[in-house]
Amino acid sequence: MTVCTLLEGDIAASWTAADNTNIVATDTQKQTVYVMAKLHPVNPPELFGSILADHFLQQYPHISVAHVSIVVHRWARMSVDGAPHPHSFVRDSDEKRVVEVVARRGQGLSIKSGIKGLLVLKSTGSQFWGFHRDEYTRLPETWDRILSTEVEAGWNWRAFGSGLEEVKKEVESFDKAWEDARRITMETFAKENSPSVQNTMYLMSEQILAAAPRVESVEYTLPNKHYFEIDLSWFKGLKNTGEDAEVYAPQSDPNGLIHATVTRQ
Ligand SMILES: O=c1[nH]c(=O)c2nn[nH]c2[nH]1
Repeated sequence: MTVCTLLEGDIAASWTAADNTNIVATDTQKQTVYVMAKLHPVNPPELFGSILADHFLQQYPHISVAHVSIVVHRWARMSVDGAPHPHSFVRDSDEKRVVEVVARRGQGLSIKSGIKGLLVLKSTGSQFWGFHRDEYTRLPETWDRILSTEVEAGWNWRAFGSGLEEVKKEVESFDKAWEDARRITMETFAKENSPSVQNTMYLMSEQILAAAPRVESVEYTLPNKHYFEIDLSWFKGLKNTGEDAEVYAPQSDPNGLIHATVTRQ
């Protein structure tokens, strides 16, 4: 896990008057994370983030807001000789599980969960036609294209106004929501003959809201990672465009970027 803690409170004088009296040193915050990781569960990350954020308000009366963000890195258990290895793991993807917790004194906790870096691609089952055309439009319509994106998804939980105890009561929901969101994202991406990135991300969001009653809104940010066919007709008339296209060039940039926030009615 990569943990980031940021504190707000009666500490402006350290900036404006070089008075360090109220600074909770970054090293103190770092040591706190180590101690709390030893004393408390670190999973689900929503719980660990809430324990940390709540601690900073309990420990320091002059701190009014604590921000804790957590990135969980993947370690998949290795399979060796056809069996799960007891103590060996592999980083099988750059995909991350992410959590942002904010504790505000007297207002409880807010939690946002999410996924980042889930890189997916489909070789067909994606279309884009019927969009607005004018003198600036060059993009041809397509009924069959490669679709690839690096998924950034987030879901916002209804506020935990009573604080840490309320989070603890909901603890079973966090892993389930992450598993559901990840499954829904990949299944919808794969199964839908997508008419657009926009519609596909909306269908994903609707299903996540249905699967997690305490989630109030879902956000997706999806870059359209383009793969362009390569005209090879210069080489002895070799056909590699349209329905003959097989060799494609991935485009680093620029790429389309599409964002949506879907909120429960
Ligand atoms: O799915 C898509 N949505 C868009 O808005 C877009 N713009 N260019 N290609 C696109 N594909």
